[in-house]
Amino acid sequence: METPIRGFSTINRVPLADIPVNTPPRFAGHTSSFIGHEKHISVSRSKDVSLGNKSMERTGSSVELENMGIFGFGSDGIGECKEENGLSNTQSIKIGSMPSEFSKYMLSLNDRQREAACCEISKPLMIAAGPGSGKTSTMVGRVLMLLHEGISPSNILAMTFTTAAASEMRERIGKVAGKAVAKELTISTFHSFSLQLCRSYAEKIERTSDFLIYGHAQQRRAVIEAVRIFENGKSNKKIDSRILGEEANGITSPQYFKDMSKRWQKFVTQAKASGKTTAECFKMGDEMGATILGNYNDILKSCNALDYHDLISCSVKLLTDYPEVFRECQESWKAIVIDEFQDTSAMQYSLLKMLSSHNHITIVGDDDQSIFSFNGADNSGFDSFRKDFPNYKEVRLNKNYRSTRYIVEAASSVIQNNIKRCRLKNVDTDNSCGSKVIIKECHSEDAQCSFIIDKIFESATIDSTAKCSYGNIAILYRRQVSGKVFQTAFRERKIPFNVHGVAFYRKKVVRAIIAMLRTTLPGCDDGSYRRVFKALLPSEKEEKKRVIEHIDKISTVRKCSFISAACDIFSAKVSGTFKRSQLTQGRKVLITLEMISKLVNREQSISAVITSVANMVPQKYLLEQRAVVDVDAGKYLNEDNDIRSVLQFLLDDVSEFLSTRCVPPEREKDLAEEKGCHSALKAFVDLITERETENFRSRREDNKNSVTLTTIHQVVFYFRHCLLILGS
Ligand SMILES: Nc1ncnc2c1ncn2[C@@H]1O[C@H](COP(=O)(O)OP(=O)(O)OP(=O)(O)O)[C@@H](O)[C@H]1O
Repeated sequence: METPIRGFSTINRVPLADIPVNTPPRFAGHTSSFIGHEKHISVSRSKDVSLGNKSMERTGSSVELENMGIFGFGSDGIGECKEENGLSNTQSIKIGSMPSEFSKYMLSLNDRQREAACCEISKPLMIAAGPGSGKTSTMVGRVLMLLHEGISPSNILAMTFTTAAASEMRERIGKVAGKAVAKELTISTFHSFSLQLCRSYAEKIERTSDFLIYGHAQQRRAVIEAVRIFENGKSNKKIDSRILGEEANGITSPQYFKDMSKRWQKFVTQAKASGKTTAECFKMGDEMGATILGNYNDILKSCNALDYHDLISCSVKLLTDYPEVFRECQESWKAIVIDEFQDTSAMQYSLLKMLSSHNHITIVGDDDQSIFSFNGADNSGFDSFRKDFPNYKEVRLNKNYRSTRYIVEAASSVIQNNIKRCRLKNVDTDNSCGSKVIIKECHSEDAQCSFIIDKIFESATIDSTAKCSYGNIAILYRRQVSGKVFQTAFRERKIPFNVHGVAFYRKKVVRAIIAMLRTTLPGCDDGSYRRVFKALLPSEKEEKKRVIEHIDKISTVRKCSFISAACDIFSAKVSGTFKRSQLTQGRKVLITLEMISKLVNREQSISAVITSVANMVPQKYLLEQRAVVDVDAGKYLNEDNDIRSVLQFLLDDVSEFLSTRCVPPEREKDLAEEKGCHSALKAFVDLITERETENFRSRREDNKNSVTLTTIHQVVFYFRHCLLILGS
């Protein structure tokens, strides 16, 4: 007889052993007004998860967890006398001497949170905590304590993993300490901190300060090239069939290099994340690995580029090899607070260790929440911290304020199976039970989509009595691109939805392509031309801005459109401020626009037009996209910044558009005779514009009754009654 796990209402059960240990339990979202409202979570997985009943052997009730006796006192946290109000004597004195806003904040924390926040600032502090247990709240308290102890806000460095987390922290600190103080703090992601350091000392790492950052696609190309150089070098010698095996036959085919590059990209990523050098690879007898890694590094150097791992490793190098850089950092950052410590890679940890040699370090993390394990992160970071900062204090936060009891218990049951856990944690909550969690295995994307749509209709019906609506449902997926399937299905089933985050049609690249297409249509607005110039001018951002501002100025003075002002300026009809090179660049943009217009006049297929236009977007503009560091199993979460994926999605839209397009009978003859694809293109651009508006309408109050589609990584600020989480 099967015994269900508490908190799970199982439709098709997934063996717990089959759930990856790092399955993220980070379904979050928080404002205090929402505490405890979470009702229902479904986790849907694709077919690679097999069925079974092994999961039923385990139970994870809170009573059992409590009996495990894990309590959150640090190495020196036990034994201090508590007063009636829960404060220790030292805490009372410290809090009593704080400004009233600070002390009010400290008193709003629970005992453990306050114990952590108020701990001696000279002590390295480890705050181990689960989701929704108030980590951010505690970290805010810790920063207040640092400020109170006299550390200037400009000398405090807080590291977070996402820019969203950085702004949330700044905002929360600002509410207590004031906006001006919060503004002075450096709250940064690891990568933007390292980027700044590397740019400041670029010559020391053999780059110029305007070096490029290679994302996934560029990295892949560099790896292909590194493999090709390796093979070329070898082709002069005898081919080593032991290494190449049967691949030796098709050695020159592009497919061969593509396949090889996938494998080697993983190798290069892992080697870089762990700080492995070519010399170390050689030493371990991996000659091929060493050569490819060496080739890859040389390619990046010759292209004046760094990848995301380089940013961290070069920062470590700067601090290690250049005492003046180290000194400057020590003077600048007198206290360091690190959020999501569980996600730090070995390299990032080395960086932290160097930055924190003054011991003023606070790490906050959850060993059960490692969602960046691919990034070289592992739990040993906590152990390394204990070893490297021996007089550390550890505080464990174990009360979940956010989720219902069923969710807390279900999550704990799953997490218990994580053999890599540092220490067992006894998570508890005072919140109500809520609804049970459902796990459903789906065998295809379509089945997954249908299941979710049924669930949405079901919960919207059930909950309508409880005044619940589409607005309380969120669908989370790993990669933005997965959201498109739902957008199509929801549109068909008339389910209102909104896309949270940088939605596809709002991507800079997509907007640039659409703007380029729009310039061929009558009545194109100045905004589209402005966007086209931004995308096509090859100069640096600041210079582009100046050029565009100048065109705007001329267009205002002459009371003409942006494009006519641009034509006059670049054909030198307006005497002007531009250098010859700028005039040439501007003329090139105008020539490109003319080419696009000719293409639309002669080409009948809008797919062909879009493909050509997408390929006109300069590589440099694509690289200008915001840095993305979230990689998952070797894939970048927003890899659709890669022009090929963007193009693929637009072409899918074209197919869908053509298959559903209705042409009034009276227009059919005209369209058949039309040269080029003006009409179809116009209808397509209108459709895309409408979709973009539709996706973002939830930002307006009157449209909050719609299902939210978003990635797991963007969900932090969101909270819904019903979460449907896709495993695939
Ligand atoms: N001591 C407390 N008393 C009441 N509510 C609290 C307390 N601490 C935190 N909360 C509430 O719990 C929720 C989660 O807090 P917070 O965002 O600080 O947690 P977190 O651990 O950082 O979350 P995450 O899992 O996203 O990392 C917030 O709504 C917060 O107001």
